[in-house]
Amino acid sequence: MSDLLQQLDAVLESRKCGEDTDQSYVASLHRKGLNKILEKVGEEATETILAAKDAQISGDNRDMIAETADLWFHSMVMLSHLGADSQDVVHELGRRFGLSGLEEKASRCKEG
Ligand SMILES: N=c1c2ncn([C@@H]3O[C@H](COP(=O)(O)OP(=O)(O)OP(=O)(O)O)[C@@H](O)[C@H]3O)c2ncn1[C@@H]1O[C@H](COP(=O)(O)O)[C@@H](O)[C@H]1O
Repeated sequence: MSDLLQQLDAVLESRKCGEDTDQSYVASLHRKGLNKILEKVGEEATETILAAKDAQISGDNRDMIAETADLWFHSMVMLSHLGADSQDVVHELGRRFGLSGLEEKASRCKEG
């Protein structure tokens, strides 16, 4: 899983320079800039929510999975555009692994 994300990170990074924007969707997003990328992230987040609500009713998860893939993909383009990548997110999830969300929230309150 992490291998696939790393391979995709490398492709997204390579699309930042020199790729033909007519041939590459990712190059066209990088070229259009952060606002366009964020617009797509927002759109895909909304579509994921709607698909999850539909899945709850129909019991069919396929659209929800496809929309979540779109959301992850566009989030990865956002990370790449700003010089981060999926491994930074995997690292952060690893740091949190095994730490209860409630414990983590409590430790934040103490720090603050
Ligand atoms: N995983 C993806 C991926 N997921 C979704 N998409 C594209 O995301 C686009 C936006 O989805 P939408 O549902 O919003 O479709 P749309 O209405 O046509 O989009 P807009 O015109 O509104 O921007 C579609 O064109 C999808 O094809 C992706 N495009 C590329 N990748 C990966 O990125 C790699 C590099 O892609 P290119 O840069 O295009 O070569 C590919 O090899 C894939 O591995």
